[in-house]
Amino acid sequence: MVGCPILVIGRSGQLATALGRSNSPGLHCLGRPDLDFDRPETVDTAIAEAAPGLVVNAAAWTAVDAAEDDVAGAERANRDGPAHLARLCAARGIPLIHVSTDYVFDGTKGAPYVETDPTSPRTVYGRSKAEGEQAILAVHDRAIILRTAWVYSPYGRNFVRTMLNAGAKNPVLRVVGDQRGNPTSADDLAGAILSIADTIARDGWRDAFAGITHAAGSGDTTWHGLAVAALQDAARLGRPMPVVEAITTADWPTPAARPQDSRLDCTRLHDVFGVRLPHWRDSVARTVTTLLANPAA
Ligand SMILES: NC(=O)C1=CN([C@@H]2O[C@H](COP(=O)(O)OP(=O)(O)OC[C@H]3O[C@@H](n4cnc5c(N)ncnc54)[C@H](OP(=O)(O)O)[C@@H]3O)[C@@H](O)[C@H]2O)C=CC1
Ligand SMILES: Cc1cn([C@H]2C[C@H](O)[C@@H](COP(=O)(O)OP(=O)(O)O[C@H]3O[C@@H](C)C(=O)[C@@H](O)[C@H]3O)O2)c(=O)[nH]c1=O
Repeated sequence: MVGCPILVIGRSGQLATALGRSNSPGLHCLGRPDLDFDRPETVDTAIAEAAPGLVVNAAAWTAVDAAEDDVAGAERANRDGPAHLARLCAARGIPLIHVSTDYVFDGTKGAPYVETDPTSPRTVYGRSKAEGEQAILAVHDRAIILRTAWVYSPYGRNFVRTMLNAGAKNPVLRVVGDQRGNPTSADDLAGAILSIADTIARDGWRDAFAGITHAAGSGDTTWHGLAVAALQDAARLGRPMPVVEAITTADWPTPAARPQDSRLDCTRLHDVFGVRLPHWRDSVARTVTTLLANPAA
């Protein structure tokens, strides 16, 4: 496996972009149309041609509300495509790192979720991701599933960018303050994935790696807390600071019901892989600095 390329799937996305920008040697990033879970034959061709030593699947249907209206599309991207990929990887003995979400939980536990807690998704997106996890684990015994949460970055569409754009245009923003989770920098998650890849390349595969591991930013907050933090960082860099009103979930109706409290306990990530992600507050500051320096990234 040492010296073999790492195939990253989902090239245009936040996480794959972060991985690609790490300049790690041996990374090969593919996305649509070359590798499209809606066309399984493209997955066969990509695996055959890339001959990777490790695959990282960072592709997914991530439009949470839109998934409610296209169940089949979400299932293809989040369950059937990843399952097909896992079967191909299993047949060739290629370890697979797949990324999943805190939205597999309903958010009613009242404490951080551990990997063994039962899933109970409230949305089509969450259900398709939970079924994807199980479909992968059923066919591949060298699959690492990293459940992350609330991903933001200087690349692509995400909540932090949305808040900075909204704050530049509006004197008052309204943001839900009763949903809690772990904001996660795509750059930090990419670093964790590359560290895991290094461990596998250096020491070989260990059975303890397999299965689900939670991998989110340290610390937690609400969407309101995240918005205020990002906007305060922007204000320090010269942007106007809007008023950010904390509202309830009922005040911001959405087609898909988000979990109330989907905090993830990431102890296993440290115990098994020796990795801990930085605190969300520090990483938001870094991301806002990059975003304001290069708003089109
Ligand atoms: N964003 C978040 O807040 C969170 C994300 N996650 C998980 O982290 C992972 C990475 O997310 P993130 O980087 O934010 O995702 P993005 O939404 O930024 O990117 C998704 C990528 O998946 C690709 N894609 C979508 N559908 C298909 C398909 N049918 N076949 C092939 N590629 C497809 C997109 O391609 P195209 O550009 O062509 O549409 C895009 O490259 C995902 O597994 C996601 O579920 C987990 C928790 C939070
Ligand atoms: C834009 C906006 C959103 N909100 C609310 C709506 C929602 O409850 C919450 C988050 O909004 P978003 O729709 O941006 O985020 P959402 O799409 O729910 O984010 C999720 O994406 C998927 C892919 C995941 O896997 C999750 O971990 C999570 O990151 O904030 C406001 O209150 N005010 C606003 O101005």
